[in-house]
Amino acid sequence: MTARRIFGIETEYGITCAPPAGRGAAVEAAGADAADGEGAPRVITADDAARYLFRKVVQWGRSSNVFLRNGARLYLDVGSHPEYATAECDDVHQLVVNDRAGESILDEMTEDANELLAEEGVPGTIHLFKNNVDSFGNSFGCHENYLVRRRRDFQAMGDALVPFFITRQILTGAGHIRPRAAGGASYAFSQRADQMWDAMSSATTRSRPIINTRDEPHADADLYRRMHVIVGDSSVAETTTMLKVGMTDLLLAMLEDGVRLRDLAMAEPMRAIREISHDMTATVPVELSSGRRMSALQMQEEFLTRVTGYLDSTGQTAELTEIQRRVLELWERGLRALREQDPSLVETELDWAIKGRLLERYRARHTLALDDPRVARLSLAYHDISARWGLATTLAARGLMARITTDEEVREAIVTPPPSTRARLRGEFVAAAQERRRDITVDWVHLKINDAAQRTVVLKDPFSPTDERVDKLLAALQA
Ligand SMILES: Nc1ncnc2c1ncn2[C@@H]1O[C@H](COP(=O)(O)OP(=O)(O)OP(=O)(O)O)[C@@H](O)[C@H]1O
Ligand SMILES: [Mg+2]
Repeated sequence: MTARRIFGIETEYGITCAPPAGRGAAVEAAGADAADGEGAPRVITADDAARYLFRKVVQWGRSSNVFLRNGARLYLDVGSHPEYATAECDDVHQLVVNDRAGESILDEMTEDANELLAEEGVPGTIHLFKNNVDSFGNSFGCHENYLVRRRRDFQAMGDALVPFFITRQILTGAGHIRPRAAGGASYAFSQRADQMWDAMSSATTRSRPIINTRDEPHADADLYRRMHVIVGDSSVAETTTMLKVGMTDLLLAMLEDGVRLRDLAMAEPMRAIREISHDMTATVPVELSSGRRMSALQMQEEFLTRVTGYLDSTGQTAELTEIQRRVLELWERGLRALREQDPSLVETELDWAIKGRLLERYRARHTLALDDPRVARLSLAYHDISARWGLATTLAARGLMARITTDEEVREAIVTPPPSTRARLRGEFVAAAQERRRDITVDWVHLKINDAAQRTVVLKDPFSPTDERVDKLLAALQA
């Protein structure tokens, strides 16, 4: 096993209210082509839909920014994209389970909101999408958080990560139907690539960097930093999330050990990220700072070789966890699928391939162009989180989308925090406060009782699931 690490995933969801049945799901978000015709009933705006979605949350939490008893944060930011940030996990499998628990929570909220709409006679159905771009061209994100040990050369570590993140999309991209300027459309690896503008920056929205360098570790700042990665596509398939986080974790282990990858720096990163997304062969070379030219495929092969070489030479290979082995195996196989131009090697595991196959079959059956609105709707349905309308449940049931979690694990994670991290303390505190109807304030590091005494505990160690001070706080809450 490599050194223990804290992980968290934040997902912003797309939201829309589709007109009543018969007009196809989620037409608004599917694009102008499919938008309302004359005489169609008016549907509520995304802002209003988000308010319906959060009505119950605001009732019990008195805010649209709350922490849940499973340790996660649920909130509505500006721009009306509901966001779910998983609790701190210390294992990739656990993280995938917690990410899925977030989807289930939001799906249940959507069902409740749709009941409210029906009760109030508002026509339409709210849909939530785990994707990264809506029909108006707005982009929203899926951020990955990795705890790293603080080193003086954080910047150098970031520099080494940039070419990795720029090329990682050939494995972990969600697949994207991209309109072409000359008309028609082509299939690209990533939804997010066209929206990124900076390699590194401390602002997330204005300049949209690959890595956010704002120094906010949510932990002891003398020891740690939080690597806040903005660049990734939201993942639908559990195996894609697993690979996305797992490969990054292994590379970080190597970088934290002082290994550098200066020779792989790119001459023009922001140009490369787009070119690589648009090249489904993954073989078109991009220019490196050294003057050398390498394709995304070659670069990812190089990253994989260096990571496995590092694990071997430090004696860590034999100690890898089962999930880490799966990550390395899928990383290798994903690259082989590209090298041999044979997506069937990963067609149940990597989003771009699962979705690509789905769209191809549908187009062949109905003789449709890639830019046909019906294809856009199917593509969108891939990202619909609804167990009822979304395609993921059906695809998984038919063996067309792999899973690594069980329904039981996910159900458990809706109400229970990860047991091995700080999240456990937060979860217990929130649960106790809810049961006793006590007023508290919580964030990633603070637990506070809002009474005359204003007792507060600061949790600077995200690895620690136990704390005597919290035991006392819980006792005070229950007194
Ligand atoms: N010390 C830590 N190291 C790594 N990840 C952490 C740490 N503490 C918390 N996290 C994770 O980081 C994520 C923080 O989510 P949050 O949405 O609050 O992000 P933020 O970047 O602080 O704020 P915002 O989204 O409002 O800009 C969560 O998924 C959480 O589990
Ligand atoms: Mg966030």
